[in-house]
Amino acid sequence: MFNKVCSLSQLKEENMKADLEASLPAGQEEFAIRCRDVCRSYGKLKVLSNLNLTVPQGHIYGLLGPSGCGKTTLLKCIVGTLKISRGRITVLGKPPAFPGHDVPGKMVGYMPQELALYNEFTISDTLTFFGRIHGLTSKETQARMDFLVDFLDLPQKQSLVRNLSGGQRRRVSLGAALLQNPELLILDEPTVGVDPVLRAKIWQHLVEIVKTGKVSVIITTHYIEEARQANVVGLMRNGHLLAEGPPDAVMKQHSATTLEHAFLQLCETSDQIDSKRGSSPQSGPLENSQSFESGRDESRPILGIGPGAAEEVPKYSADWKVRARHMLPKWRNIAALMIKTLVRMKRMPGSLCFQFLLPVIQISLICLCIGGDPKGIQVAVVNNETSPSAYSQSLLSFLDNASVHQVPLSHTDAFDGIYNGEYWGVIGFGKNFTSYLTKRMIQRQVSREVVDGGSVHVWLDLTSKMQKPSHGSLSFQCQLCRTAFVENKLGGMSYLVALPIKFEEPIYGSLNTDFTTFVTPGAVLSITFYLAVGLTALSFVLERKEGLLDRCWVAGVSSLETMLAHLFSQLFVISVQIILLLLFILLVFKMPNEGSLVLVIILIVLQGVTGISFGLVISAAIDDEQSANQAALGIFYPNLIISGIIWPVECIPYPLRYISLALPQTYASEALRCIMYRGWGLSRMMVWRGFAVTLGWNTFFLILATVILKLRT
Ligand SMILES: Nc1ncnc2c1ncn2[C@@H]1O[C@H](COP(=O)(O)OP(=O)(O)OP(=O)(O)O)[C@@H](O)[C@H]1O
Repeated sequence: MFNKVCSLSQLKEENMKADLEASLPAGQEEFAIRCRDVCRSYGKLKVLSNLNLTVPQGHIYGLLGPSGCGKTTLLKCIVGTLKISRGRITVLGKPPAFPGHDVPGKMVGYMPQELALYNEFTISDTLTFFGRIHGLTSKETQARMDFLVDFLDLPQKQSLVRNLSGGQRRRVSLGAALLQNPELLILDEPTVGVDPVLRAKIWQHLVEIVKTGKVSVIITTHYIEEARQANVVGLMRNGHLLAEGPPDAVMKQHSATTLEHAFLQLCETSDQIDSKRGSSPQSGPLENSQSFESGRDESRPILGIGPGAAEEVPKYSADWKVRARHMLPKWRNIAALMIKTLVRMKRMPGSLCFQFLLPVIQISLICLCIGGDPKGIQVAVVNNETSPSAYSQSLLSFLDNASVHQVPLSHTDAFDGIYNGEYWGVIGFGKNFTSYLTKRMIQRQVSREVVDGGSVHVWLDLTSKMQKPSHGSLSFQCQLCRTAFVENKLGGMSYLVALPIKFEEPIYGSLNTDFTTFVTPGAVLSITFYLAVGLTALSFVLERKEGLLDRCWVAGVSSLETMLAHLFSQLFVISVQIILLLLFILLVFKMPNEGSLVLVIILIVLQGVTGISFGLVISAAIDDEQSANQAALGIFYPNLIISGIIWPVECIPYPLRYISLALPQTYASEALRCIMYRGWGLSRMMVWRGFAVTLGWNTFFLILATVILKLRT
């Protein structure tokens, strides 16, 4: 039975081959696309398995198959956005992405399954953008645009893509693929959501354009019957072709009246043979050895229209000049991408304002809310001395009463208050405080009772964040230290020693230097860095998800050009952010800047560029925006803390300190502090080290992003 099915299949194959050869125009030996033994997997999932497919020049090839059989994957391999694991693909004579070949480029028009359109663009912007990339003059673009708007029945050219219906967007996407009159059209389900009249019109147009013999089309569709208008159909299932031939021949072979029936029969036969082979002890898995058709090698389609298996593998070569030109970025593409970004920014003024103002808001909040002196701290005072001339009264009057609000209370109320969380501390004086303190000052040796009675007693709620003085901030405890004398104990005896410390004019900084001054340079760098990381990662991940990166790539835009264009347009945003940041920190918050403003600006810009490069790494490695956000957020806090931005690196325990020194912002923050507060220049190691580390990270991130992108295609 199995042999019978196979020999029948063989006979039909031969008949169909004769039919196809008869259908080909005389002298038709050119092929637009040729795939030989193509394999492609996603991880362990084998999607394409020894697939052979041939699209003759000047033909429409309808690629049909159930959902998930690998059609889109195959088209992506053909245009070169996905690398094949094995086999060979030639498109218009050379492998995709071969140096000097215009595939990807203007020779191919690609309409991906996703809409892959910029929502903020108008129809006109969309077609102009692709026209620029393909090097069309504005007159040519305009002429094609007028034709396409009319032909595809598109709304007004100035309509925004985001306001179009699903079907209208799909037609705009098709228009973008048809724009430059490419030699090869690769259309992934262009007729989904399109009404039958327009669908017929699109097919009619495809039939028209292939008549010249110069244009070839490969099209996938779920409407199997519409593919009867194709010159050749390929029926695909489980990653390989079940049949390939003219639609009539395929139907004739299976005595079917429709393509759909023919396809169903093919699937049934395939399943039958699969189960036979599965039950046969000699048979292996279908993917690995032979296909169901007459036990032949799977690499042979039912109807081969290309050369046989013995064909020679052509050698392709390009000289070094062509290779070098291929590697070099094209300014035309970079300019087109930059104009695209600027148009999008213009169309999203809210988002642009957010990008400009967010750093200023962040740094203002840091300057206003961090490092200031505490105000209105409630402290209970239990003073058992009643005389107005008592020392306790004088001491209490020395406290900064703007910061500490003294609440005179009885001993019981004060302690109840502190237990109830109403007061941050209790200051207590004994009833003989003045006399005991006098004794301690004039007598060389005093009893423990005198020491105790002549001391200020302080009970603190040490859960308070103000327990430790920090970088000159006037905490409650610090005030007490300033007011009190220093007590020394020597040989069991207590002495009161007043330490005569005089703070001279500092070498660098001022006596009023506070915590905010310490934090600000690092904060400026980290704000610039993280905004750049977030915006870059998000914009690239979204563009990739929406198929925009792939579409631009097929239009001939390289990854390097995409990265450079983003870098240049983001530099504009960073420049405005930095101008606003510096205006605020220098003029509004009066941070000192003793050094060169140019160096300050360059260092901040370079940190922004490092952020962009790191964003590129994230977007190259991660596919969805949620994971990209998590990655950006995940590194934000640890990096902020161990870069010595909030607290000096010298306080970090040793193993972590080594990590800290290797981070992009540790030396850079130090360098910025040295420039701004010490007035140092590039001749100082602490300054050039910050620049060198930043440049090093820049280079590393850019190379890493490029490598990841290369590995992932
Ligand atoms: N990026 C990816 N990672 C992992 N698996 C993928 C990826 N893209 C596609 N696949 C899987 O590969 C198989 C083929 O997908 P493909 O999109 O090529 O099918 P298709 O024939 O175009 O389907 P449809 O007609 O529904 O668009 C599917 O099982 C799909 O789940």
